[in-house]
Amino acid sequence: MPVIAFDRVGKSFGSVRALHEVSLDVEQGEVVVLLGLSGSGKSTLLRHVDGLQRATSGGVRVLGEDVGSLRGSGLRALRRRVGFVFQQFHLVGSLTVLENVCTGALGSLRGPRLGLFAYPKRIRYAAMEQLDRVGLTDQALQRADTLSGGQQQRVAVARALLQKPEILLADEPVASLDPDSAAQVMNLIAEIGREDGLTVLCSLHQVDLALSWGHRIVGLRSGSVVLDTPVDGLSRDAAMGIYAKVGSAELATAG
Ligand SMILES: Nc1ncnc2c1ncn2[C@@H]1O[C@H](COP(=O)(O)OP(=O)(O)OP(=O)(O)O)[C@@H](O)[C@H]1O
Repeated sequence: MPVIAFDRVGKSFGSVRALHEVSLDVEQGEVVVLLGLSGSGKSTLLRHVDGLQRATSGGVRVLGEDVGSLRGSGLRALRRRVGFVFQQFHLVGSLTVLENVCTGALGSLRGPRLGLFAYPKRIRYAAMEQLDRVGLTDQALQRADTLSGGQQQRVAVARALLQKPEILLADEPVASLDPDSAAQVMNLIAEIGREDGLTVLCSLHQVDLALSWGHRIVGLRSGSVVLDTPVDGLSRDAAMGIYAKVGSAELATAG
C-alpha cells in the first residue's frame, strides 16, 4: 500500500483552482521532489498530507488513514507521524537550540512546557541525539537566533526528527539559504531519510538539487501534474521543461 496516495485531488480557494485532479502514489522510503513555478500548487499539495488543507474533491490517504475524514485526536495522531520542515524554519529565536528541538515532542506531551527543564529528561536526551545527527551539539545552549540560516534549518530538521516521523514533508526547505548551506541541508535530509527509512516529499525551486538528491520528480503546473518520472535517466533539460510553456503530453514523454 502506498504511504501517501492522492486520488484525483482538487483544491479550490474561491475561484482559484490550486490543485486539479492530482493523482500520486508515494511508496515507503521514496524521496519525491515537487518542482514547479511559484503558484503551481506545491505547498498546497504538501499541506494536504497532514490535513493542514482539505481537498475540495478527491481523496488523500496517508499511512492508511483517510485524511479528509480525520478530526481532533485522529488528526493529531497522524501529525505525530508526519514531520514538516518549512522554508522559514519557524524556530523561536529567543529560546535555546535545544529547547527548540524539544518542542518537536509537544505533540506527544500533555500541556504546555515553559523552559528546558519542563521537558522530561528522556526528551532532552533524545533532542541532544538529534542535534548530534545534524552536527549542532556544540550550539545546543545557544539562542536559536544567533545561528546562521543553514544551522537554523538543521535545528528545524532535528526538531522534526524528534517526533520520529514516518514521513518528512519539506516545503522549499533551502529557498532562503546560500548554495553551500542549501546543499548541506539537502544532503543531511537525504542521509537521515535513508538511515531512518523515511518517506520524503519535498518542494524545491532548484532543479539541480532536485536531480542530485531526489528519487523521483513530480512537476506541477497550474495545479496539475505535468511530469512524474524517476530521476534516473532524467535530463536537466527535460526537468527544466516543467517551467516551459509546453503541453503536458509532451512533458509526459520527456526524459
Ligand atoms: N490559503 C489560500 N487562500 C487563497 N489562495 C491560496 C491559498 N493558498 C494557496 N492559494 C493559491 O493557490 C495557488 C497555489 O499556491 P501554492 O502556495 O500551493 O503554490 P506553490 O507552488 O507552493 O508556490 P510557491 O513556490 O510560491 O510557494 C496559488 O494561486 C495561490 O495563490
